[in-house]
Amino acid sequence: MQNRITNANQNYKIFARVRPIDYQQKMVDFTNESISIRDPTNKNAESKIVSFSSVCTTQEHVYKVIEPMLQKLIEGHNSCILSYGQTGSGKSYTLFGQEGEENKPDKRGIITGAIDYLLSKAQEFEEIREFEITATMAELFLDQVRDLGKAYKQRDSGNMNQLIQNYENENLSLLIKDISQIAIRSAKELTDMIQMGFQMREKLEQQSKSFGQKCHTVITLTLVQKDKENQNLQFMNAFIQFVDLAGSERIAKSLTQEGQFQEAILINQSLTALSKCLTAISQMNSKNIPYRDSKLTRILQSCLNSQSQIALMVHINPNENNFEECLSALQYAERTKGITASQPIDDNSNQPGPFPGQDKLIKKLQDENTELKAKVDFLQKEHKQKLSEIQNLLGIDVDLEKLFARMGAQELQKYKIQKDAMQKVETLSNYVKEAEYMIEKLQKEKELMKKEESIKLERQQCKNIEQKEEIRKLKGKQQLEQIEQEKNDKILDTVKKQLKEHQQVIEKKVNVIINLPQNIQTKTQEVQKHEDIKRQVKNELEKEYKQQMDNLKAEYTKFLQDSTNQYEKYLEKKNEEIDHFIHQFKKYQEKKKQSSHLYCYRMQIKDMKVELFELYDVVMKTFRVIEKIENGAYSSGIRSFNIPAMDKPNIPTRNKFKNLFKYLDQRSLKNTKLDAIKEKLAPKPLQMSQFLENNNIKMNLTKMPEPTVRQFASMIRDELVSVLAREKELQKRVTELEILQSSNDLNTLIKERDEYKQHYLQEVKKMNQSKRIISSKFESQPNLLIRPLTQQHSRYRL
Ligand SMILES: Nc1ncnc2c1ncn2[C@@H]1O[C@H](COP(=O)(O)OP(=O)(O)OP(=O)(O)O)[C@@H](O)[C@H]1O
Repeated sequence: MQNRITNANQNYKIFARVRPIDYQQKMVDFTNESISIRDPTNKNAESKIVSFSSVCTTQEHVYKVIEPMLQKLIEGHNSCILSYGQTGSGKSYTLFGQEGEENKPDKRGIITGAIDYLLSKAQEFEEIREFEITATMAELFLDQVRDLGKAYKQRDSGNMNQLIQNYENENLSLLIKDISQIAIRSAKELTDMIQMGFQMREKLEQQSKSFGQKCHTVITLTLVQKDKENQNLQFMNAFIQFVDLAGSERIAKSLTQEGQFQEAILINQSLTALSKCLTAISQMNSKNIPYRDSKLTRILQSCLNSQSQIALMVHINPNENNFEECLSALQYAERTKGITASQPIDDNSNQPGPFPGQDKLIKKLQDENTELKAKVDFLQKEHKQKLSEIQNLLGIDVDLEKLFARMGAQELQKYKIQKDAMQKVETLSNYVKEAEYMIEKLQKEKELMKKEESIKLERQQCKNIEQKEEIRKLKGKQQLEQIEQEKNDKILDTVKKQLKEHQQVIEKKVNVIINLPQNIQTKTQEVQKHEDIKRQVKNELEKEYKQQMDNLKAEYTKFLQDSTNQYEKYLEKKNEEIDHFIHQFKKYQEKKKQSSHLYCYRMQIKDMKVELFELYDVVMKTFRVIEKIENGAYSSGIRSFNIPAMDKPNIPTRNKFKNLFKYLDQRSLKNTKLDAIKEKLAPKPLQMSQFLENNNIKMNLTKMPEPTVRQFASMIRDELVSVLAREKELQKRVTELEILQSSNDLNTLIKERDEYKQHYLQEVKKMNQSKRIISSKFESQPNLLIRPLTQQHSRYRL
């Protein structure tokens, strides 16, 4: 069976691409212009063949088929290349090629091919035209439009994290007027922009759990041309859009992954809306292109029209597990074109024949269908009514979406309330769409169940026939009919039971949809509860923290107080010590002062003594002068003066000046006796020869050998040194004696001298002994004769 694709619009072309896989598969077969597919699980299944403008096998091939679109672009026609297929079928590979292999024609993507083409044309027409190429990169995820070109534009700002944060919450307006426009002068600039955009997206995917992987990516190249020869000619402005559509797999597959249900619904909705637009375009039905059905079609609106060059690239991954996806992709391609097939794709010639009760069942199912349709109509009507109510409320009869896109800052304020109302409408319409989708889904499930039932019934019928034959052989006709009737009843019961169960499942699901707002409310209440608990815990924690802070403060204050007390006590102790020291020091100073006073007094007394002696001398001299004058000693013996006794000074007497005379006696004693003693004790220098003679030492030095003389000389010197030392000591004793004499009376002094004399004699004795020893040592020297010292020979004669 083959469906031939016919297309009224020659600007819209459908191409196919079968991804190579590394093993033999029997599911898909293709030629240059068609693909045939067969259910791998059913040996008897017929192949389905779908024709295309071309079935591309290599990257170069793909580029070749889109090159005419690039030529048209230079002529000023907008173009759009839509890369469609399930996840992993090679959509991105076709557009972007193998990463890092952009220079190889068999590996590069068609975007790189397109920019190379445009840049080469810019060079070719350099002299007559000026080419200006700019690029943008956007993505559509869960109906949110985001600018991916920002990453390249702000590549030097170094604040990727901030960029990602802003990016997550970004939602550009549908006109995308604020999107980053990147000037492209080389293919590298474009590939860099694309790579950076994907890198940013990848980072966001890693950071944000709420960020899904399935999105539509749109890369737009805008070409502005100016005629160099004729400056008055207007700019020629055209653009080409490359759309990497999100994976087209069935929603049932996405249901297995948590959180991706909503994502899958929106993607399928947008793909369905796109197919509707393409169908209208292919039928040249420009007036009824339903752009407003999804954000994707609204974004692509500028090139989704009959005049633009449009290419739909349908990708197939011929893995045998993907039969349904491949089939669905081919059906999608067919839907976007006029289908002139003689039979529908799902034509099933093996439909089972009627069975008893089948009519009833069909009637029931038809009733259910009518009921569901009525529900859908009711919801649609309600939605339309609400929309018109809102428009009535706003009092404006305009396209609300367009109005929001155009309005300025002041108008924004004015229409703020209207906008909120519009948002509510959109939310409601989303609910309605979801409900529609659920109804559609339920209907499909019902269809499926119907099919399953009919297959079961068919099998059962076959069995019945077989059994019938056997029974007919074994039993009579009546018996057989009875059994048949019973069996049929049983089957009908089973079918009824199953239908009831399915009905319950459907009701349950409908209930889930109906209870959706209530569930949301319950969830909101739970969230509110959590918030309250959080607030409570926060307050408790704050209290505890405050308490801890107060405790710490109190502890610190106590510690401070203790430290202050300790320090003050320590200071007090130190002050006491200082006071004590000052007191001691003062005492010491006092003592010192006193002792110095005593010394001063002594010195004063001594000085006064001297002055007293001098005064006494003056008085005595004066007295003698007066005597001499009276006796005429100065007037040649003539006594001419007679001084009255009362005018004459009295000579100081011993009785009257006892102390004075005591001191005078001491002084005179000192002057007379001590001089004599000193003279006697004073050592007299002795010549060596005289010494030898005195000591009767006879020796002939000239005859003595030199070493002996030296030895002798050194002995004598030693002896002399010791004698002189003793002499010094004696001298010291004499001085002491003198001092004693000045204070003691003469007898004591003499007594002491006798003692000292004895002491001296002992010393002399010792010296003579030592001399004897010396002489005995020199016995061998015939010329050296030493006579022992006698008392007469002593140096000192007392
Ligand atoms: N024609 C091809 N030749 C060689 N390798 C291919 C081809 N098509 C796809 N591939 C490889 O298959 C893998 C999946 O391809 P790709 O990423 O293009 O799929 P996709 O449809 O864009 O998937 P998704 O929807 O996840 O982006 C990639 O590793 C790619 O290199």
